[in-house]
Amino acid sequence: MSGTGAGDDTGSVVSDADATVEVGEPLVKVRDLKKYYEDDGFLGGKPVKAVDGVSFDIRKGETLGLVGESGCGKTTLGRTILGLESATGGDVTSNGREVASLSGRELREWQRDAQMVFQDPDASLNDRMTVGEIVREPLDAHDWKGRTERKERVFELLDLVGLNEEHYYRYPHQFSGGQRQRVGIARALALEPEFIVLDEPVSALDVSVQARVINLLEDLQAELGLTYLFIAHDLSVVRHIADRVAVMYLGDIVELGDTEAVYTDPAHPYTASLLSAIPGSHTETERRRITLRGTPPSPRDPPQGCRFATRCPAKVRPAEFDDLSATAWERIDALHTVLRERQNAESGLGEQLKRRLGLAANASDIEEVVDDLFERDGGGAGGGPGDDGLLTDAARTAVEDAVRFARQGDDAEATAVLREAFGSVCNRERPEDHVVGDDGRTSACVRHTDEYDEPTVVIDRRYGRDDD
Ligand SMILES: Nc1ncnc2c1ncn2[C@@H]1O[C@H](COP(=O)(O)OP(=O)(O)OP(=O)(O)O)[C@@H](O)[C@H]1O
Repeated sequence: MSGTGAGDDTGSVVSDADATVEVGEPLVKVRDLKKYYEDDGFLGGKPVKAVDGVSFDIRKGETLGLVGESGCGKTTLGRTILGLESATGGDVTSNGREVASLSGRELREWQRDAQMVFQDPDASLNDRMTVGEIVREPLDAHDWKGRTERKERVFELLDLVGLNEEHYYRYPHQFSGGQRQRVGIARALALEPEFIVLDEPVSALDVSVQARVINLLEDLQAELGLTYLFIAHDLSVVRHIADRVAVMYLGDIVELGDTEAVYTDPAHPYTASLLSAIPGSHTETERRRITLRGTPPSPRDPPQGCRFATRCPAKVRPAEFDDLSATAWERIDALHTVLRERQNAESGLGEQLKRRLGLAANASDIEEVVDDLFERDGGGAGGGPGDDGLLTDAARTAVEDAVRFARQGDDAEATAVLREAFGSVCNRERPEDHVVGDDGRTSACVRHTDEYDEPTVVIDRRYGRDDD
């Protein structure tokens, strides 16, 4: 989440590592956190901006859900918070400790206090070690007490997660998926952490087993006072387990608030579209399914301004095109999407290589697209896009310019022309977090300012509601 509204202070680091955080107070503070993966490949491309300036608090004792489409940066955010990835910018503090600058004893303390449970128990458990050794490993690594006490502790942990002493000498492959995940949880709990990042902890499990592991996680939280960051793409699971939910899109957190409030009345256009895809959700919000056009942009080249602007169903239109009909906007938007998708495809490795070798990029079916969108053949004289009166003169000129570049195979310039002509505040300014509702919920959309209609008003106008 960028900008304001995420918490009380911006976390100048004081040394109060021993201070006790009360339940409900921020346990982990994330401020303007960035993680870029540099491209050291031979093509020397731009870095992947996996996490690009997020700020939020994780409160002691809560489960904060983190949702968003595949590749939006959830895992990277979780790993960077734990210090498993080095941050490119910003900071993470907990109990006054700044994670990035920890070393020696403090680093070991943080690694003890903050743990991770992974999605795929098969990949995260070493099949050549017994379950006992796996669960004991963090105790060994931290030189925790003596040999006998460690074994006792492992028995205790196995019991805690619903396994038993006999399992100590077995190997992971002798267990079911759910049991293996219990082993992963026992291992994460070994050093009595207070904070755990659960990265898709149940998505590799059968549905019937998922519920049992979720119950176990909830019981452990109540018993041990744990704080969870729960990463998942399954929105129903998150609704069940999370107190608050953060919605992530292309390296940014766009909305964060109490789970029920977000699920029943999403404030951000991306949240509204994400939730509208849950089967049965429309009966609750009365909102019809919102189909987003195109695929998410590449995190190597995120859109300027609002990350979501290129797919947003509530994007602000520039005032000079107020007189364009909804149909005309839809068509221009569709053309823009087609050109962007072509451009994305061309920035793939194969196409980059082809271009470097002097081979033509794929300049395929733009004529057909223009015909379909602007009914050139069935339209007026002259055969230009929008000659049927759909577009105003200014709009038609811009579309024609873009199409000309596209014909020459220059989709980047074509999309730049459309962005220049039809772009708005959404394409220029990265939106701040706005507090929406009384529960401190934040949503990063320019439409929450007085100047514009609220996103949901625009979406309902465009898509209708079930009671319409
Ligand atoms: N080690 C890495 N090197 C380069 N790029 C990476 C690396 N790890 C992740 N990425 C890229 O960073 C972006 C975010 O990835 P991440 O795995 O954090 O997303 P995610 O939301 O957790 O996705 P999923 O739900 O599929 O696990 C993706 O574009 C991914 O390809």
